[in-house]
Amino acid sequence: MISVKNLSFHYAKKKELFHELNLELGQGNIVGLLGKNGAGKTSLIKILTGLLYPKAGECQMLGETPSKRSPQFLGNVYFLPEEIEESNLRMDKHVALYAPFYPKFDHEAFASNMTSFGIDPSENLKNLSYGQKKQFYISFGLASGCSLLVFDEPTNGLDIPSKSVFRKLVASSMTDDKLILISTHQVRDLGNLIDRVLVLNNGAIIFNKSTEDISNQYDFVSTDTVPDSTQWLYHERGLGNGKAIVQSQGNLESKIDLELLFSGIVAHPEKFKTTAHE
Ligand SMILES: Nc1ncnc2c1ncn2[C@@H]1O[C@H](COP(=O)(O)OP(=O)(O)OP(=O)(O)O)[C@@H](O)[C@H]1O
Repeated sequence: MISVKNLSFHYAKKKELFHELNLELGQGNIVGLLGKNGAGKTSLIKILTGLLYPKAGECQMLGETPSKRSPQFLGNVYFLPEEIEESNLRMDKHVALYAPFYPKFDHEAFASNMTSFGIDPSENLKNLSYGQKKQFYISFGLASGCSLLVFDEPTNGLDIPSKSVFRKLVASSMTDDKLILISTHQVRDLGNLIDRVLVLNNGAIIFNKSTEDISNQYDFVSTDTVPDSTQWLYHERGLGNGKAIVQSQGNLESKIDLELLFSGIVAHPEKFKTTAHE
């Protein structure tokens, strides 16, 4: 579904942001894209959705070149940016105007998503809070029927119950022919939702693993459970016991701690290297 080969990119008069970046992602996945501030997550998303052009390399999405922005490609890709444009339309009018660009738009799903968030489509977008606007655009995107959904920091501005609604709606709208890519710093909001973790760092994808492989390969433990520090791939001190990531021996059941994993990968990329077959 996404195939990026040797992608290089820089903004005008700026140093290179991506250098020969490679990325392959298949359909049927909900992927978390993680990276430090300024790592280039938004820029990468914009390249994938055809809003920025690569300087070198190849980028194919859904078998098309995003930068050509063909109507077929645009009707099959939904991008929710972190910063939402101002609009002076009622939400139902917005849907009447923009849904026709998405041939597989599902009006029933849209109405149901809006009900789940508890927002009334007859309201004008300009009268909504930032979080409510997000709820509307998430409802729209999940109903768009697009094969590729890209959400940049979707849970920013959502309250705690709405984050839970977001997770439920994403999980229930997922089908085998879709790819949902979520870029975020709010890794706790992704708990149990994503099935693949990508980490972008220093111009490259340094980690690309399914959550199944992560669970099989690593255990997330309290440092008193595994006190031998030579076994720790990464650890953080806490108020009481610290937390550590260790190579899985297959005898512990542990829940993935995404925050700890991300910190470990960025601190010691060599210890968490993704092998070619993953
Ligand atoms: N329009 C632009 N012109 C020039 N430089 C830009 C532009 N947009 C982003 N950059 C630079 O590119 C780099 C990557 O920015 P980007 O927004 O893609 O990162 P990010 O990972 O999404 O960051 P954050 O997590 O803070 O949102 C930053 O150094 C930023 O200053």
